[in-house]
Amino acid sequence: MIEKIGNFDGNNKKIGIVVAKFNDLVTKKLLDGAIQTLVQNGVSDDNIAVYWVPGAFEIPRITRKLSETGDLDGIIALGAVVRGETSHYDYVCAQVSNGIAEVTLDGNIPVMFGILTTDNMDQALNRAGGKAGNKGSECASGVLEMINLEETIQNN
Ligand SMILES: Nc1c(NC[C@H](O)[C@H](O)[C@H](O)CO)[nH]c(=O)[nH]c1=O
Ligand SMILES: CC(=O)[C@@H](O)COP(=O)(O)O
Repeated sequence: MIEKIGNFDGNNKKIGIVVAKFNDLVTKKLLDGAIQTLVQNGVSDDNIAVYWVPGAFEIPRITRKLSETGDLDGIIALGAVVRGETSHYDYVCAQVSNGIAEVTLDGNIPVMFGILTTDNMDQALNRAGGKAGNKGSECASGVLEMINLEETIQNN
């Protein structure tokens, strides 16, 4: 049996981060967590490109454009969608999840889903460096693991 254990080597990897400005009290913390983890795993600061979009709904469009450039090894999508009074939350969440899923499946590079979808701001903050961890950091580890796994598959 051949088992490939997770490889988080970030050397010479180019990572794009698409992050929503909406709820930036949360998304800035997600971004900080992602960048810190990427750098801790060997990604050069010069190889991290950050793209801010108005809200989570706009993330898939920019993510697809970045994926198509061929300049990146992976993308991290970061956002915080917090339920309000209306059904708008449901439409934003659906667009973002479906859109990112399309890009990561149809494109040539992995895209990590770092979108918090919460009922309130406390839940979001808890997942952006609070007691429930940092989704941005998780996605940073994940994108490096996916890049290296795909390289291994490609080379075997
Ligand atoms: N309510 C939240 C939004 N709403 C804005 C949309 O994402 C979008 O920018 C707007 O509908 C214009 O197309 N965005 C979030 O990221 N988080 C929210 O909680
Ligand atoms: C996720 C949203 O779009 C939501 O925060 C908007 O709030 P509301 O439904 O009260 O307009």
